[in-house]
Amino acid sequence: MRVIHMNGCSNRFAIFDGRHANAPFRPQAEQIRHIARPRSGESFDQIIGLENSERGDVFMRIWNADGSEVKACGNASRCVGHLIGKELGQPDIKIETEAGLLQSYMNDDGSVTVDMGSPLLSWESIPLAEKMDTRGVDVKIGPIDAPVLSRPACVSMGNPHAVFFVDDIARFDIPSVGPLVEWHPLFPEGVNVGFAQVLDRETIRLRVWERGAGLTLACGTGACAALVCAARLDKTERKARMILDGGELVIEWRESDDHVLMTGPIEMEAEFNQ
Ligand SMILES: N[C@@H](CCC[C@H](N)C(=O)O)C(=O)O
Repeated sequence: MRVIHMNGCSNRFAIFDGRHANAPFRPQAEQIRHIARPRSGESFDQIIGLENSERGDVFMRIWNADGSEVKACGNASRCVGHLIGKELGQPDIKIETEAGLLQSYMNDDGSVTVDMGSPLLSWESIPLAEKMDTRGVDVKIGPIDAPVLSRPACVSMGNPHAVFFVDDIARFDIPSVGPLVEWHPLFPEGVNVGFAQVLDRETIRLRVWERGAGLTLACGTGACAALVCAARLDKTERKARMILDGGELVIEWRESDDHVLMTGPIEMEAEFNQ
């Protein structure tokens, strides 16, 4: 099987192209953990399996480094958009995922844009364990009378996100705080946890503790989630530059059709047969 190592904004993926294999690529959770976080050597944030698709140009299956299968991964969608676009010799392709059909475009400057569709804003669709206003939910971290973090905004981009808006992102030890929110009882399916500092109405500094993968250098759906939450709370415009540890993404929540567009760099690292 062809295996491709790629990154989107330094979010790292091992992509297993199972489209021509005799049997589909359906590894056990244990195998995924072994590939993603080997005892020695390079590690990956997600493992991606490519399959043939009836509805799109390719079907993309996604596993987190901990072995859990999930429905959406923004940066991997941009990597797959580049890979299949190059293969088919056309800039725009359709990628089928468990969360729906995504359109991707290769831009002239080498960046890739993916249309992530409409964000889901209701408490049931995230999902939350109980009815709540998703612009600020009842989660507090720290001493009960003086929480250090509270009231994250929530959205689903095909996967669940909670975003804390903070004044100074450098103050937070994300590997200590992230896991407390990731499996908070309010999130029955767990949650990706964003820490966003609004620098101005068109720029956000963002770090994301990813469900099932931990602190990554960039999270594409996390960037979409932070922009949607910021715009909903009127902290930013509907288009902003997101500064992540691994690079920058531009996110636009288009007014005309409610779709969220994500644009940023991708990189081919290695390719081999296994
Ligand atoms: N790296 C991703 C998100 C991957 C899935 C996420 N950890 C989840 O569990 O939902 C991205 O670029 O969006």
